[in-house]
Amino acid sequence: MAKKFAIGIDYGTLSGRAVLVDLSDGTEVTDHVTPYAHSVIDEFLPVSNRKLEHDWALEHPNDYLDVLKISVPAVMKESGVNPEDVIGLGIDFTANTMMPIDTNGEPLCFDPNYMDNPHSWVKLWKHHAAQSEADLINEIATKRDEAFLNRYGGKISSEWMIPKVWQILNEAPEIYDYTDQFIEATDWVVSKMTGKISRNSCSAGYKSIWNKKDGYPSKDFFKALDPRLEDLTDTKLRGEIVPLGTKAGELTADMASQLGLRAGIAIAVGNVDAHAAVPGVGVVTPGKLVMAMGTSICHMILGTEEREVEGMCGVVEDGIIPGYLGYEAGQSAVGDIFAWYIDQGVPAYTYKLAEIAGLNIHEYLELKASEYRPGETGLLALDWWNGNRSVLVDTNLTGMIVGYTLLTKPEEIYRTLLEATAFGTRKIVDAFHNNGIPVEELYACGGLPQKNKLLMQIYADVMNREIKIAASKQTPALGAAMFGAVAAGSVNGGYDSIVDAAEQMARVHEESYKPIKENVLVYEKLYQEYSKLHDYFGRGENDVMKNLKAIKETT
Ligand SMILES: Nc1ncnc2c1ncn2[C@@H]1O[C@H](COP(=O)(O)OP(=O)(O)O)[C@@H](O)[C@H]1O
Ligand SMILES: O=C(CO)[C@@H](O)[C@@H](O)COP(=O)(O)O
Repeated sequence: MAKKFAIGIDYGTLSGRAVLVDLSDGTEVTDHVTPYAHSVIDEFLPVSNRKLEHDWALEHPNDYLDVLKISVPAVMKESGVNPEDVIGLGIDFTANTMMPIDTNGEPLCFDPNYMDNPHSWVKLWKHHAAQSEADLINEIATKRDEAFLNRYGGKISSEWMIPKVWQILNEAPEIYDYTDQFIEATDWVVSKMTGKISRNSCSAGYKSIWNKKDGYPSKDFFKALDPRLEDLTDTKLRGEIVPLGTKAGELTADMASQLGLRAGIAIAVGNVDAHAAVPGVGVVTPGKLVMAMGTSICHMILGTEEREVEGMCGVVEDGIIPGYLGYEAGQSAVGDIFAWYIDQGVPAYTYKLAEIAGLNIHEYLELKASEYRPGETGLLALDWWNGNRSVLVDTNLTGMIVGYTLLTKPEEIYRTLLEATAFGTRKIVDAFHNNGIPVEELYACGGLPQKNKLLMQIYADVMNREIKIAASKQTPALGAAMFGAVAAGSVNGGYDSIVDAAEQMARVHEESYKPIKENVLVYEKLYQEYSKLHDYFGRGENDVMKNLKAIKETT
């Protein structure tokens, strides 16, 4: 029998990547990246140049369709694989990345009547302008002693569906009224391929407060938030919620001709990027924490019992691998902090030196920063450039570096920022490990582990644990392809479960990062200092960050 293939598409913050995967062993035959033409829309609306307010982050739905129309034909062409042998397709997406759609399933921002209103656009995961709604949700849920709060580490994040929907209702009731459904971008793109809407349990569980046993929070709760929201889950969030690996439908003839694939192939229900990476790295059992490291970091681990862990993003039954409770925590900015520094903070002379050395600026700073021993910079930072997602769950916290002198060098600052993100991850690892979710092994995937060896060594030293690195450079896309193969099923040359698919298709590198004893000792001391600063600025003893933000917003 001819080899069979599946396509996985990973929708990141700035681009979408399609990967064509050989289902016999997980070989990534070809891949192709399509950058989003409109990137992240955080200053002006593309159609009208209307200025956006602080903390907004939008995207353009057409950019997602372009990924299908450009990257899928590209991987097919480059590989020379016969479309007859591609049996399934799965996608994963940033989340909660959501949009309002009309009765035809079209985003409201495509409608000339609404496109000038920022609320008609896709709200990206890092849209943080619904913080006041999130604060109220938390206050009301706490007062009512809502059981669901425990499953979300005690707090609902402003990055999620319900605060974003409520913000739309508060600020643009006409958009809310006209919206037929609010939908995750991952489910919308799948609906464009199959012609019908399927909501996936992973996004619903982690981002829309949905639970396999209890469903959504009660109507009473929504009424207590705002009487206009009472029927939200039966109306604008309506529809069956189906588990990962389910076949959402079949590729329509129209889309098949645009994508260069066979009509009728299985399309898996949507997934979240970080969660797809877990089987992609071969993790299908508890004890192994997977870090999807890129713009942000998502930390995922499986468990057999429901535990409450401070600040976790959520625990969802079957949310990652069927049969287990999937736990998620995260840091809202990691690569984004390094990007900020090289864009805004690195002096011209350092760029010149990098050019002379024939290195890009990250490579040059990594090389120079590697010359320092842990602690030698005398600097320490709090990694809150985009707020704190775990364990404090507070987007109003901001970044900080302490210890500057007149001798501080750019590479020292770079190293300090790498270290700060490692300390942020340590907080999360400790929170799981000390609350009944043992973290025995660490696995890393995403763009960063392949890009920065110093970063990975620092993480191994700070965590005092070995870190295994995914062999795939496109782990979420590989995981998405696995789910595509599961949607197709073994009768069509795919797999009957994600565990079977992961066993055959996932790999890690033989080399790993192991902690270096003398580094571990120094980092332990630095971590104690980090923890003091973390609690002082993050737990209410000194609210200077929030006060500065409040002053800024009123001036
Ligand atoms: N050599 C490097 N060292 C550290 N960070 C890097 C390096 N090169 C790029 N980055 C950061 O990696 C991030 C992109 O990560 P990637 O995994 O490719 O994308 P995404 O998170 O969107 O899926 C950017 O924030 C960028 O600043
Ligand atoms: O929040 C989640 C997943 O729960 C991510 O989609 C979000 O952090 C964005 O991830 P990336 O850093 O773009 O890979």
